Amino acid sequence: MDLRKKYNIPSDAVLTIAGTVGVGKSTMTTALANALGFRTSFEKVDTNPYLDKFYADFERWSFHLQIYFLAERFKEQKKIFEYGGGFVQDRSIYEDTGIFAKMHHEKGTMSPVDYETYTSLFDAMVMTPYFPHPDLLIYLEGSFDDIVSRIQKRGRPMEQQTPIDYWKEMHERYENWINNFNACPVLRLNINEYDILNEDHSIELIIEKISRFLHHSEKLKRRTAIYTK
Ligand SMILES: Nc1ncnc2c1ncn2[C@@H]1O[C@H](COP(=O)(O)OP(=O)(O)O)[C@@H](O)[C@H]1O
Ligand SMILES: Nc1ncnc2c1ncn2[C@H]1C[C@H](O)[C@@H](COP(=O)(O)O)O1
Repeated sequence: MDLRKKYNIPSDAVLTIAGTVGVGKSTMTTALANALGFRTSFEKVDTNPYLDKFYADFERWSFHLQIYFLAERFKEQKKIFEYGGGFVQDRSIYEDTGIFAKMHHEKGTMSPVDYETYTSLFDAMVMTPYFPHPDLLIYLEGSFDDIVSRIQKRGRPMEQQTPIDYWKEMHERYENWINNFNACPVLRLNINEYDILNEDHSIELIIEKISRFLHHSEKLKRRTAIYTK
């Protein structure tokens, strides 16, 4: 069954999946893209030349890693644009600056000069009218304990060796960040409300929600356009 057509999801839509490390973004990206017949855009983890070094020494490598992620995400953005949409993206570019760079700067593991250089590059590249924002950001949220047990279960050594306080701080920062995020429409999904790994019907329920949400935001946009004419 073509769920994209059934729920009237535009074939050029761009959906981005956001949420803290281990919450289930990659799993959701794959499941949604399969169900909708969309392409995927994943972040590079296994082939990332800085990630292990970064976890071993935040101070030394945080700037390098941010620049690497920014370049990779920008290339992915270009690819999405060239295909004309129809993508599910694993993690939004907004989290790089709003969560990671900010957190390392505020913890003192990214120097003020590096942070300034990074944010000015980010703003010049991303926060411009020329950068297409996603149609929808799907924010995955869950309890800290559930998320930490997913990080442990997945078993990336550098994440397992990272002190639990790091994940705790990130979890808290994500809550504040999403409550103030307004670059594009947001659909929040609690990880206890679905189980895409074990229940076949789960993904259709999520697509139904996405459809209602997209069409509702379309209506709001049209109404705002009429009022501002
Ligand atoms: N719905 C789910 N139920 C149970 N476990 C899940 C679910 N989604 C993801 N996981 C597991 O949680 C871990 C982290 O998921 P992943 O998709 O890699 O997270 P992220 O991309 O957000 O870091 C993986 O071991 C994955 O199999
Ligand atoms: N911008 C980033 N800065 C630091 N670390 C980052 C950034 N983006 C992703 N990461 C890390 C976090 C995880 O260890 C891996 C992959 O993230 P995941 O949420 O599991 O997809 O990269």
